[in-house]
Amino acid sequence: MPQLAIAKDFLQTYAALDKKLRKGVDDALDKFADTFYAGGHLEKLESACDPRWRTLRINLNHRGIVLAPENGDLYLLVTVLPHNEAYRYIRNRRPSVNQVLGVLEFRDESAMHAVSNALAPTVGDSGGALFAGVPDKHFTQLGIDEETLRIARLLPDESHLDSYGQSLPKPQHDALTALASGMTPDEAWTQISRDLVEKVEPGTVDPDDLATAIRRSPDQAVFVEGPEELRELLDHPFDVWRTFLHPRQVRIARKKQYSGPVMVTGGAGTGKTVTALHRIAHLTERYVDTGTGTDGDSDQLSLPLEQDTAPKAQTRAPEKPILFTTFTKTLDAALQAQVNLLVPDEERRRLVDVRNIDKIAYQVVRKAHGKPDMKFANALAPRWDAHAAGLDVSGRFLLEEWEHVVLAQDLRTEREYMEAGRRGRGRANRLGEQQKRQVWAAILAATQEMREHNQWIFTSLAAEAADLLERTGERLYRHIVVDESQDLHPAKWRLVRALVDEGPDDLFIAGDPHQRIYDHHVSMARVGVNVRGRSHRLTVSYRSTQEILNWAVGVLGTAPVEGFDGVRSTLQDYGSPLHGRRPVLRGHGSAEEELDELVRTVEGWLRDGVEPDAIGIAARSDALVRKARSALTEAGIETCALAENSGVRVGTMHSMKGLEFRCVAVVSVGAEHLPDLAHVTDASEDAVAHAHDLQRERNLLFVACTRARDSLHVSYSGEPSPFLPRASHY
Ligand SMILES: Nc1ncnc2c1ncn2[C@@H]1O[C@H](COP(=O)(O)OP(=O)(O)OP(=O)(O)O)[C@@H](O)[C@H]1O
Repeated sequence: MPQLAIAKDFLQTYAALDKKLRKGVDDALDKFADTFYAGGHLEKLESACDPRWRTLRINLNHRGIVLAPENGDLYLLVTVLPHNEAYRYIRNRRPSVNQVLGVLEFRDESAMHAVSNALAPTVGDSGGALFAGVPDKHFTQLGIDEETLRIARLLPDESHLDSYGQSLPKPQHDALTALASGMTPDEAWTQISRDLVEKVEPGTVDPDDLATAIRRSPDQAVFVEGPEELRELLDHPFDVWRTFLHPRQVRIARKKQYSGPVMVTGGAGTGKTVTALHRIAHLTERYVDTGTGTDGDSDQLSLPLEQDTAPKAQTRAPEKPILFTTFTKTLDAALQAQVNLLVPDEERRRLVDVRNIDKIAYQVVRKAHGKPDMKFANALAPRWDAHAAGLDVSGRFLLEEWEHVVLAQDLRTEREYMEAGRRGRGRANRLGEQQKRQVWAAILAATQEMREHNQWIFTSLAAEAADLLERTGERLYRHIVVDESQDLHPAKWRLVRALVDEGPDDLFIAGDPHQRIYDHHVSMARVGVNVRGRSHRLTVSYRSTQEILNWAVGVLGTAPVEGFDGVRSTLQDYGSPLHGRRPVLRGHGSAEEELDELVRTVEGWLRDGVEPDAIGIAARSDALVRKARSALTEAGIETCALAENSGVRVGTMHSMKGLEFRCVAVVSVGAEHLPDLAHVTDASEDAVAHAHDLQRERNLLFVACTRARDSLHVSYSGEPSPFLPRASHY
């Protein structure tokens, strides 16, 4: 029975077509679907360089390109092109199966021919020097075929190899790049084979078996179950992440079972959230009745926190739901929307509960103690001042000591408190023994008072919820997937741990220490989460261009970054296949001039057709956000908060976390505002805390800048922030 597959390029070219043309493609595909098994409506051309190429007539001017092996067992929709380009494409482009990796590859034969012709005359001078002395067998071992080898032998240097990247089959170009960088053949093999979704036995690759090659190339082409699934994909052509994953993402997300918690790290935009979403989809598949009968275990799924809305699943449902959680409530809606897109099947979707961790804590505590009275630190400080009276510290100091030492380390006794470490707690490190005892007593008294009034901050709420669950042994979820984990306070980690039984597939955690914007360094071991042997790192950014990444990584500085569990985290290999304009950095004489420039920049983006809600503006503080917003509003540009989409979206750098925009302007990045010294411990008080705080401010700027897909504009007035590279003034 023939199979239908779709190439990533097809979906991307389809997304770029205008509405009328898309409709033409839809009609042509419908007709094709009617005669799918007979391969009707496809045209075979003599001029094609491979006998398997076919074209599909869309209209007078456009053709779909289809790969259809002679035995009729597969149709791969490759791309859509204007008539002439389509014919040029199939005249020059040859599909093949990489002989050692077994993955799908395409080569541009005419471009390769041109490269050979251009290089051949230079051989004999310095030509051919790049791989001089490398025996042919090393190339063969790495899947480099004769045609590519002929070119490799002509290459004078690495820059020539780089510039021919588009012409050579990609897996072979990767292998040559690895060899050219000085790797031994074994090292190069480790590099190019590390992402294979399927291990290939040497000598077993069938060069004609495109179907198997597609299975091994999930980032390039995937099978669709039939016309309905194809329709589903075409309805969301911009969401390529739903279908095409990097092989490493596939391996992580679709692994049958993990024996315990698993951690996925990676720089901004490397697809951690996408991988987490696919893990969720994968987990739900386990419990769905595929129509072949259930195993009789059809407990109804009930969300334990909202009994009244318990959905009625007709599946082999887990006895408890799957939780997808983060620390920010603003992300709930976006994550739920992504789950809805990825898991269109309602029965499977009902197994998933998207809920931020504070909300869960609230519901657990409410069940035990009645409606919690939530307080922010600002509101509590005056009451805590009373407890600090006579202690030579402020109420705010006590509150911070409570949150960042007592709750963070789960300290229960005076003795534990006296012995606790206080890294980064500045002044607290210098408290004398007697003073510490007094501080402990004051914290106890203040927290006792808060308990009596059922008053909580979100951190103490999480700690209480974790305690309650530990005490009863009740576990509310079957599996938990955590995103943006780098900013979870240890008390919230303890809550996560207490929500699910330890065991296979209990926790799937995604995070990036380079985006840590709150001061929560967590010892995973102390919160009972052991990911040893189960951590993975993603390195390909699918969001920002390489130009934006290069710039943004620069603002992080050079200080080593502490990863989870104190292990140093690195951005090695972090990069993007996307290229575009370099970020713009502008300095101005005054804040007014800067805002005028912001207005002009945003007007330019809008004129270029960028949707208003695909533009994000960020600043360090609420006050600066208000200024930027009113400048835009005065200029007649509709604006809204980051969580909305009724105009250009404006917010603080903190709230940019997890979001994504086509164009981003980060404003007021002057020395006056960044670092925000109100949030930086004085170096004379605690040098370590000072360095941490500065790094956190750098991370904030990094987070804001890496929200940009295509364009990034950074500006300041007066002196530039010390985190910025040198600016071009005007
Ligand atoms: N395999 C893929 N193919 C194409 N696009 C992808 C792929 N994986 C992720 N993306 C896209 O890349 C962008 C970033 O993905 P995602 O939000 O998952 O990254 P992240 O690592 O969680 O980022 P951050 O840490 O900055 O929040 C999104 O637009 C997503 O749709």
